[in-house]
Order: sequence, then structure tokens, then C-alpha cells
Amino acid sequence: METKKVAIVGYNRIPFARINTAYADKGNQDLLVSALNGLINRYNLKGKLLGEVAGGAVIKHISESNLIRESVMETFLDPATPACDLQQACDTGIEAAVYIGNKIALGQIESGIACGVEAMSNIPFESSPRLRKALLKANKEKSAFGKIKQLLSPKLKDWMPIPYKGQEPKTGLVMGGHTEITAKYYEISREDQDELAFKSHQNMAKAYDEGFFNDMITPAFGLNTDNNLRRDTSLEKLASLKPAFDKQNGTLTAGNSTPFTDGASAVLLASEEWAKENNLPILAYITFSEVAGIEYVENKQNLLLAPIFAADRMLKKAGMSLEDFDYYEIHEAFAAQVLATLKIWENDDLAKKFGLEKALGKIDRNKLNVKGGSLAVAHPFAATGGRIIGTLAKLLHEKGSGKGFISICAARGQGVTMILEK
Ligand SMILES: CC(=O)SCCNC(=O)CCNC(=O)[C@H](O)C(C)(C)COP(=O)(O)OP(=O)(O)OC[C@H]1O[C@@H](n2cnc3c(N)ncnc32)[C@H](O)[C@@H]1OP(=O)(O)O
Repeated sequence: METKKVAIVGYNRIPFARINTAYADKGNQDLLVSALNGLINRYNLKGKLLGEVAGGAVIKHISESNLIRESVMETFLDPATPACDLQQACDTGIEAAVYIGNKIALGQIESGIACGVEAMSNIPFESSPRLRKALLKANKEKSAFGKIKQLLSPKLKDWMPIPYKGQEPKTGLVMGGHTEITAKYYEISREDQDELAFKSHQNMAKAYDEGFFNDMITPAFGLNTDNNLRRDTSLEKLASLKPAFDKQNGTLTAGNSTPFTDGASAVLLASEEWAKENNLPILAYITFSEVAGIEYVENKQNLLLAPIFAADRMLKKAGMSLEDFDYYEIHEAFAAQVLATLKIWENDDLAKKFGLEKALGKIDRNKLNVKGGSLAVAHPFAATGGRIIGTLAKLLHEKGSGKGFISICAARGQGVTMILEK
């Protein structure tokens, strides 16, 4: 069976905001509808029946189990447009693009949107098991006395809501804790981490000044630009920040780690025929993608290193080397994870330790995250994949030719890579 080419024909996001700032009182649906309607307006999709919309949020309330469909019905799309929720931690957005892309390739749909959202300011709290049990029992009691007895059974501390801690259930460590171990294991210096973070802010400030984002971001709820971008940062300022995860001997700080963030993004994908019928230029094609997992419970330094395997397998299938790309978009969860990944890809001995035949090749740093990365723009988990695909597609469209490489690591030891071609 012949497969169709998967075209990226549009992109939109709302400005990303550090938690408890511009979108402090907004939920996943508010942010996602805003990003989707921005996309719909820009590409004249009002009233259109698309093949499918897929996406997700990493953290949702119980009432949001069908978040994407609920959101689609609030947009200007034909409400008969089907939608589904996916979740794969920080790879949610890119995996949504793979899901929609594969359906287009197989001819099952002609068009679709891959999207992602994270309203971190509005994440749900959990309740203690003892409180939950008492409430359920109280509900079943017939008499007022029985109900009160059950409600008085939990201790005061059981009534306290349990906040999101972001720990890996298998290790009990947060991602920053794991990445501190990665930084020490691979001897990633504080200076190198701060330099990568500094470059990320510089690149993004330049991209804003050049108007690169003008047709890619729609203002939302009074916010016009990403509010994590720090034009006034400097290597000196970054060097002065205190370690965030290992207070004594750590090198990861608020400056070289992504902050918790609110935001949403959406990518419009289509077959070539649909793009032509709808008079939409093709920005780039998705040509390859690969997902991988990695062991990280015994080897805690590995948590965010699964893209090592995904890239190796993908490049073999594509018959390409890591050096064959015009642009590289590597998600900057933490500067240390980017630098460790690059070190392993670029070093024969380290690559072989992971079972690869040899190093994958060197990446020209001038081609890396040229419009800024997650350290500058910030990181609303499920929305990052869409942001990265949109940025790279536009870069390739502006260049008029070429190839781009994407790598996104995720919690639970997973990673996705992708190739875009013009
Ligand atoms: C695969 C994945 O993507 S995994 C997900 C990865 N991301 C995460 O897990 C999120 C990790 N991040 C965190 O846990 C938190 O953001 C932390 C712990 C790193 C920092 O939290 P906070 O201490 O609340 O950060 P906060 O924003 O207050 O910044 C601390 C200070 O650093 C300063 N700062 C932060 N970034 C910069 C910068 N680039 N330049 C200069 N100063 C900076 C702030 O201004 C602040 O200074 P102040 O104390 O004088 O106000």
C-alpha cells in the first residue's frame, strides 16, 4: 500500500507563561481553545470538518478525561470534528503529531491538528487515601450520626490536599534530581550549562526582534509575548544563582532548568491534496519519527537520555548521519540533559556503552535551537512538542529547502525524535 506524504501546513501557539502569572486562573481548556482558535483564524478553518484533532495535557483534572474533544467543541471548527486525548509526558505534543501524521499517511484522514496544553497553575490536588475512604464510607451511611462518625475518622493531616511533586514513582526523585545525577555522571560543568541557557535567551530575543514569531503566536488573556524570556540575563547573573536540586554540590539552577509553565500549541497537518485544495503552502514534511525507552531505575542518570536510542534507530532508517541537518531542535528540559545527550551522540566510547555501533556525529552548535529553546521560552509539558515542530517547519520554509532534526526527552525514561524535510 502506498503511503501519502505528511505535510505541516500551519502552526499556532499562545505565549507561554511561568506558573501563577498571566494564566494563573485559567484551565487546560481555556488555554487550548485559545491556541486552537488562533490557528483556525489564521488558516481560515472556521466551520471546517477536519479528520481528527489529537493531543493532551500531562496533568489533568478528573473532569478533563476528554479534554481535546471538549475543547474542539468550544472552537470555531465544525463540532463534528472528532478528537482524542493522548498522554506521553513531555513527548505528548510530538506523539500527537505522529498519531495524526500516521493517519494521514495511511489515507485514513486528509487533515488534522496535533495539539498540547498544560495549565500548571491549575493542577489538581490529590487527597489522602484515608480521607477518600472516609468520604466514600460517609456517603454510604444512612444516619447523620454515622456520616459524622466517618467524617471525624481521618486525622487532621489526612485532610490536607496533596500537591503535585513531579516525582518519578519508580525512584522517588524529581526530574531535576535525576538530572543532577546525569550532570555529575557525565561531568557537565555549571559553566557549560549556564552558557547553553544564556544562548537560548539570546537566540530567542533575537528571533523576537526579527519578527520570527509574529505569525506564530496569538496573544491570550492579555499576554502578548512569552514571559520567561529574560533579555537582561547574563553569564554573571546565571553564575550567581543557587543550586536548586542539590543545594550543597549541585550545578542545576533556576536559570539552567526549565520553569513550570502554562501554555498551549497546535500544529495543522494535512495530505498534499488537502493543502492544495485549501490553498495552504506546505511548510515542511514529517518524514521520520522514532520513540525509545531507557532503563533509569538502576541507572538514575539515564532518565532523560532515551533520545540516544531513538536518534540512532531513526537515522539508520533514514540512511542519514547526525551531521546531515540544517537545523537541530533539542528540547532543553535542563541544559545538563542536552549537553549529556550531545556528549554521548558525539563520543564513540560513550555511544558504545549504550550499545550503539559508534558515535552518531557532531552537531554544529550554530544550528542548534537557533530561535531559542525551552530554557528561554519555557516548557508547558504537552505544548512543547508542537512549539518545536512549528518553529522548525517555519525555519525550513523560510530557507526553502533542507532538513531538520528534533529530539524531545520525557519523564519515565522515554524520548521521541523526528525528521522534518522541506
Ligand atoms: C522532559 C522534561 O521536560 S522534564 C521537565 C523539566 N522541568 C521541570 O521538571 C521543572 C523544573 N523546575 C523547577 O522545579 C523550578 O523551576 C526550579 C526549582 C528550578 C526553580 O524554581 P524557583 O526557585 O521557584 O525559580 P524562580 O523562578 O523563583 O527563580 C529563582 C531565581 O532565579 C532567577 N532566575 C531564573 N532564571 C534566570 C535567568 N535566566 N537569568 C537570571 N536570573 C534567573 C529568578 O529571577 C529568581 O531570582 P530571585 O530569587 O532574585 O527572584
